[in-house]
Amino acid sequence: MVKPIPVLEVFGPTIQGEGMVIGQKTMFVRTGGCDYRCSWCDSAFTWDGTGKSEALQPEEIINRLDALAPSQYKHVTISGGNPLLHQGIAQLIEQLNERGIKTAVETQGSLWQDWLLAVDDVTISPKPPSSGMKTDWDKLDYFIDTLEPSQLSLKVVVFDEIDYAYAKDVHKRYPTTSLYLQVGNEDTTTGDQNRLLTQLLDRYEQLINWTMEDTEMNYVRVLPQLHTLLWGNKRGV
Ligand SMILES: C[S@@+](CC[C@H](N)C(=O)[O-])C[C@H]1O[C@@H](n2cnc3c(N)ncnc32)[C@H](O)[C@@H]1O
Ligand SMILES: Nc1nc2[nH]cc(C(=O)O)c2c(=O)[nH]1
Ligand code: SF4
Ligand SMILES: [Mg+2]
Repeated sequence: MVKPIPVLEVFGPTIQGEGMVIGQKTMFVRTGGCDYRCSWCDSAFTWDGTGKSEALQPEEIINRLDALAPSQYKHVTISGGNPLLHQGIAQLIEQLNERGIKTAVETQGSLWQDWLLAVDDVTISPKPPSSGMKTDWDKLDYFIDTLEPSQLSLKVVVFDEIDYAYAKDVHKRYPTTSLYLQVGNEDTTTGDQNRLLTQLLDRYEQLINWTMEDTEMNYVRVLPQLHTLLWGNKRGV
């Protein structure tokens, strides 16, 4: 028995809607708790007390994945909250690896655990000024120095020009690490999918325009949250 992992949701199969493996067919495990409090967090239910977590062993999580998608998955994404709060994820990664299932983790790069070394796709998403959070650059340096370049990418969510300037600082500091710019979703509660879609596509075009004109951003990728374009603010997709 390992220290149980607080789990908010297990869902899929769906497509990875963001970043380095966008479009990948994957399952999601969303853990509870976060050491950050981003003003615009689209998953605040993982840390603001509105979502109830279940304390699960790695085997129980795998049983849930198998029940949801028997023989239908080869890739599992662990997100949160910040999954790096939980030591027990080491065994979950190990057991998935033993079954030949690839793994991905989404984190902000504020807390380290050695189990990250065994994860195939690590997305580190340092937080821009609009989030209200402060980046610990020394911690981030450690992530970039310790992980293999092939298993790692940076993803910066951009809401405004100040965030864009922050993304440029990130690129200057880590010029050889893959960088993804991601459109920020300003309305994480609306059910008006058409209005949200129009707003997000406008923002996407704006972010593309800023990047295309910029001589210091010549090796970056600009992406929307594909799942939000498709399904709006719906949970579990
Ligand atoms: C909910 S977070 C969980 C993982 C980890 N705590 C992190 O922030 O990287 C997953 C991803 O969603 C992004 N995200 C959260 N709220 C968002 C929003 N309103 N618009 C766009 N991306 C958002 C985060 O920046 C992160 O890249
Ligand atoms: N389809 C889909 N792709 C995602 N990529 C990152 C997500 C997350 O919330 O971490 C997410 C999510 O919740 N759904
Ligand atoms: S770090 Fe991630 S989960 Fe935590 S508050 Fe920020 S966006 Fe939400
Ligand atoms: Mg999300």
